[in-house]
Amino acid sequence: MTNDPMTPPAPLPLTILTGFLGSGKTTLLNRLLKDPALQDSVVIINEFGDIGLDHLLVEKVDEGMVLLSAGCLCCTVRGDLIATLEDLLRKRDNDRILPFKRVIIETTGLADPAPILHAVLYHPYLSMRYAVEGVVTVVDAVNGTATLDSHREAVKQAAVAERIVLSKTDLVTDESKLSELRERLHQLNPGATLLAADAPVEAVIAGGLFGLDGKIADVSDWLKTEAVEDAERESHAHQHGHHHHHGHGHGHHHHHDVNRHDERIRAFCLTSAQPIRQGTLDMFLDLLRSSQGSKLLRVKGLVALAEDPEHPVVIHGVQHVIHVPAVLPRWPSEDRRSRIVFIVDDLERETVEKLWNAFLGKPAVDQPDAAALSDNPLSLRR
Ligand SMILES: Nc1nc2c(ncn2[C@@H]2O[C@H](COP(=O)(O)OP(=O)(O)OP(=O)(O)O)[C@@H](O)[C@H]2O)c(=O)[nH]1
Repeated sequence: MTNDPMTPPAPLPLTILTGFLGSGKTTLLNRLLKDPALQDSVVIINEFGDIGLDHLLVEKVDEGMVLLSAGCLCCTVRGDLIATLEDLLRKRDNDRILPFKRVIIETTGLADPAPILHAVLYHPYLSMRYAVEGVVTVVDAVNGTATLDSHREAVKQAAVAERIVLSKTDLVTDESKLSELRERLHQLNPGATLLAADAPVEAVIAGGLFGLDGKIADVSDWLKTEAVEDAERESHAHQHGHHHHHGHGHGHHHHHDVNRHDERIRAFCLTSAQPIRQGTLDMFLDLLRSSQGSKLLRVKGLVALAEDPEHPVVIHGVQHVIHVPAVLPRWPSEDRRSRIVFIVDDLERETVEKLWNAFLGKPAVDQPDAAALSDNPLSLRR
């Protein structure tokens, strides 16, 4: 018998690409996907928040991409991830899709990698069909230290990695800060290979399977904890006969996932149908950054500029850094509204929205308009 059902085919390599919000995962992924070696890859992207933009910003948008949105892989969407991975195998086995050679999962920046790893490594079927060819974690050289100080997810992401890609070193002028960060990453994960943002594709992708060797003891503890939580979740699901689907920031009271993410972290999206003047956008972002920087975990948007509405501008903010915007050659979809997604820590939507409306000149009671903000002779911003 040639097709012995007892002998499963060789496992397919699966890469988990993680890294805190705005660290540079999508940038790295776009570069990786241009390489011929990764032509036959399926990419699973997960977005935090109801209105995602990532799928519009990843350059390879075709049937080789699956989007899991409106939740975070590590908790609410974990079942969807398992179902997606199973579905991909089924389609591949039945020749309903091209025989992809690799799966790359890009997690949200807030993802705890332990439950994702656990889901794939210990699933009775998936573990036979996929080989986790490592966790690749992107660490932002500018915000890395502050992020490790305040976000446990970021620590876990760095500690479980086979390869750590240090991004944005070009923006760091203080060499000693960089060596401190490198040393800290080494303490957190002595066995990981530290790579530069422009490292060759093979070094990033094909650097060996996931394993516990060279990792701090916490890593195996985290995975064990997941095994316990998994068992609990199973019995909970049985009792209730259904799965819970809570979005983050929407009263996340599922008792198993409490503390998975901080309740203060929320995502929201502001839109505008009317194009925005470049100067207005710059002022809005600058004022927001200078007043709320550390609370702005991520700002990501597609904006129609009044000066050139045919070419949307992609804006990226990460904590105190507003990156140089990119201009797209065309709108990625029919929707031409400006959309800015905010992921904030302990910041009210209202605060940001008021400022946005003021800059856009949207009238509201008890709120200064854009002219008042920029023309006020007493304003520092003149
Ligand atoms: N200067 C510089 N900018 C970078 C580098 N890597 C990423 N960026 C910029 O950082 C911003 C965020 O990058 P993304 O690739 O979108 O980050 P991400 O991790 O996918 O973001 P989320 O999915 O929102 O968590 C963008 O403006 C990138 O151009 C780098 O090595 N150097």
